[in-house]
Amino acid sequence: MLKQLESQSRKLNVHSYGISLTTLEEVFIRAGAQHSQEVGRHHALSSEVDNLPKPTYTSGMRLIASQCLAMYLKRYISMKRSWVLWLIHFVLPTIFVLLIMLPSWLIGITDLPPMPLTLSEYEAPITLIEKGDDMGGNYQSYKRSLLQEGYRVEHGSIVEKMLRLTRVSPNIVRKRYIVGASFNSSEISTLDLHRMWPTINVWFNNDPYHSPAVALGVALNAVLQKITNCSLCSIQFVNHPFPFSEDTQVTNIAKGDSKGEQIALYTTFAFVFTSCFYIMFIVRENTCKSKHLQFVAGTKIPIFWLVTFVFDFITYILVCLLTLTTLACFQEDGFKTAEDLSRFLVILICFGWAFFPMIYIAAYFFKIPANGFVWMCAVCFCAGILSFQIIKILKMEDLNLKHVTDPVHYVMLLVPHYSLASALSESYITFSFQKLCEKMFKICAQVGLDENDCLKNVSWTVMDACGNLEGSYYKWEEHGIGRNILFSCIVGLVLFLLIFLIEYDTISRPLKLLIFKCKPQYPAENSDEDFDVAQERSRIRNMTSDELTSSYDLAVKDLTKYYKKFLAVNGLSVGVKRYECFGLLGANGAGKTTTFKMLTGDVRMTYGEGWIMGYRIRKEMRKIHKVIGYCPQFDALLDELTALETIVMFSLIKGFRRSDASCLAEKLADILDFREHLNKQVRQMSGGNKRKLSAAVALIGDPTVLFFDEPTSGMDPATKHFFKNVISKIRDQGKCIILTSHGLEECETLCTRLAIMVDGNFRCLGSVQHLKNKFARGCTFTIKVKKESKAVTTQVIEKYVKDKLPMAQLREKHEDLLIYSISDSNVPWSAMFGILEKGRRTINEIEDYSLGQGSLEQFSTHCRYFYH
Ligand SMILES: Nc1ncnc2c1ncn2[C@@H]1O[C@H](COP(=O)(O)OP(=O)(O)OP(=O)(O)O)[C@@H](O)[C@H]1O
Repeated sequence: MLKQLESQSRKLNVHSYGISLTTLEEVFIRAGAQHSQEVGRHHALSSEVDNLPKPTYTSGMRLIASQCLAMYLKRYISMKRSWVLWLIHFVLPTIFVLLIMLPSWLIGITDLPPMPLTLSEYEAPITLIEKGDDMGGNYQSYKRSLLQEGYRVEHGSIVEKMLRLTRVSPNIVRKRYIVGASFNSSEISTLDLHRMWPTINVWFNNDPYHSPAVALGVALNAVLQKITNCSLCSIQFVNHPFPFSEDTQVTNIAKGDSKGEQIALYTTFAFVFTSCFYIMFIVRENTCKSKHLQFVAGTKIPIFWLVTFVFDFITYILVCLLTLTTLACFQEDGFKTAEDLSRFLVILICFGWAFFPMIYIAAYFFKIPANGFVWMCAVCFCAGILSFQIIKILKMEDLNLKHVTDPVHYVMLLVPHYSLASALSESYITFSFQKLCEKMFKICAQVGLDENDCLKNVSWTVMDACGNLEGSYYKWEEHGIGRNILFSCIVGLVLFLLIFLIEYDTISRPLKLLIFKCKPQYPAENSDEDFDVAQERSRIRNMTSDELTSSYDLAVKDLTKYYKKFLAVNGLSVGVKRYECFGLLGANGAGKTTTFKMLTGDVRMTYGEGWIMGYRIRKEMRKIHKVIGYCPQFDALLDELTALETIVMFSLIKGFRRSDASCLAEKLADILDFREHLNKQVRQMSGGNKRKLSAAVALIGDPTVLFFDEPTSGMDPATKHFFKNVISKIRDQGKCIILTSHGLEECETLCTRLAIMVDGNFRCLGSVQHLKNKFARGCTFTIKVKKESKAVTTQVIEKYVKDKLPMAQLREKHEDLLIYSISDSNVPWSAMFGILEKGRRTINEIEDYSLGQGSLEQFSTHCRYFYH
């Protein structure tokens, strides 16, 4: 057959032909009956590629509404699927409020309670008794009164015993020896009369409070019981604290010595966790590159951030309302009326406005969501609560540091958590002042004094607190929350502006330009550049930008990327047209993904220029996003969404109607063979199916230029085969495809041109056949030796090959396998087959043989171009 093909090649108009071996991949595809059915099915399905729909809206309000819906769905579904985490988030501040409120509410304490002055207030007290001459006979009564209450008594000389015990065990003395009494007599002189009177010396331990009064009370009751001869009679002594004077109350309130102050502090503490919780989703979306993919799909930056903020803010308001409702249930002063609670809500809303952009900016600095949460909690706790407490202590009048604390306080108001703690505290202080002053004015009114006269009769501190109550809550001065509200509003506004400056590259672009001007980084010279690469470069360099954009869908000129000093991509120049699939091959770390990142706007190029569909990469990335589809190397998907929801989300971003989006999802799932996984959450999908989903996302909206970064990694051979069919179909529709892959087989079948990258450089460039002719000429044949044959017999085979095909080189020799290569491409296939077939018939030891053209894979494996 081969002989005939060669002899009649002119007649058949065959220029050249090649032979390739059946690969294991093909064996795999044809192995199972099920798969063979799928082959047919997929051949039919791939025709659907032709009919992929285009978006309904490409601009205007409908597109904006569609993108808003996509952003909302993404957040809502993620929240629904991680409901346990969100439930904790919702109830956490409520739990904190319950923790502060419940104990005092259950006990019902309001003010300091009266305290009975008896020994029962102390733990296991021991009473010392020194009998002496006991002239009055009170000793027995004293002792009995103590014993009948169950207290322990000890006898002896009080002075000696106390001195000894204090030396031996001072702690026991301090805690348990509270009172004592010695019963003697002493001479008392009145006028000329000298008489001996019974005396009771009462002893007390001066460590515990109230011990003198208790000691006296015990002794007096002993005397009472003796005189009345009634062992059950007693006088009850009670310490009942005076209410605080207005002066003290004002000082205490200002010091923050109140329950309202505790509520303010605990609430701020709870809201540290609440606010930092929001960083987790943002970090995850950043790190898995889903955010980048959403932008590549065409999400407008303001819509992305607006919906993110509105969604977060609504959930935050729900948390606030739940907290306030709980607080309202306890009817605590300062937190019970509608006015109190709405003021609380205003403070929380201002806090939310300031902290959300702060959290969004912080998210840029973290790679792991949990790390972001923990770090931000620590930072907010220190910068908010701790600093508030420290400044409060430093503000105390005795320290005389007002000149330092006032400016520091102003600066710290820029920190949302500090501002929240301070606003809640100040608001409660103002409330307490109002309550106190109203009470005072009422008392004054009862004695006919108006407010001014009333204030004349109080101290400066009280006058200061009560004389300035007009518009008190929202005032700018001390104890008003005007400053806090204004500072929070400004901080929120500035931080949101900063987010937009970051997203639109407004800060980093001029900064990088300045750095480049000061320290320019150019592509490195490459002395041993391949002829084809050099030719393509000079062709691209000699074309103007207009020529480049009119000739190519994608063109790059000297595309270079430095990561600090490391040159990741070095001066790539190439142009790719419609109907072309350009392959980027290279070892790990060659710079393929970095090239993709530059082309899709994930990182900025250090040097060079590029155009996609006529738009400049450096300046018009937003426009470029409308015409490209991107399948990144690692699946940039949100784990909680199902495959269907993911496609619907990206379809809505592109401007499909919701009903069309579901149909499109099904169609793409059919084309890429993951229909049965369409309703699985991404986290439950296998690696290969995730790749298919990523590829499906890239195909949404029928983009003109498609980037596939290792799209088939993790796919099984059959799926790879179908995927290649789909890509070929897409390419033949007039799309421009850029593809990276480690599977050279794949590039051989898919790519119309390819380049092999080494250390950021193109090492060779051209069509597959061109590269094969250039680098992988000739053929390879493999001879399988029969198992029972000895080493000697391979020598017979080797001798036969040497005699008949002297140009063949033995590449590899295994126990039962000999691999030869022939670089001379002039030997006809028929001649080689003839020689090998004759050998198989004459030499008994040859079990089998195979013959095929050298593949790119063999070229790349063996030549130094690919592996350094
Ligand atoms: N953010 C970064 N900072 C510093 N160096 C980086 C960064 N990203 C990539 N690099 C380096 O740039 C080089 C090219 O990386 P790139 O990811 O483009 O390789 P690749 O060809 O895509 O590799 P692979 O086939 O493994 O995906 C590597 O040496 C890598 O370590």
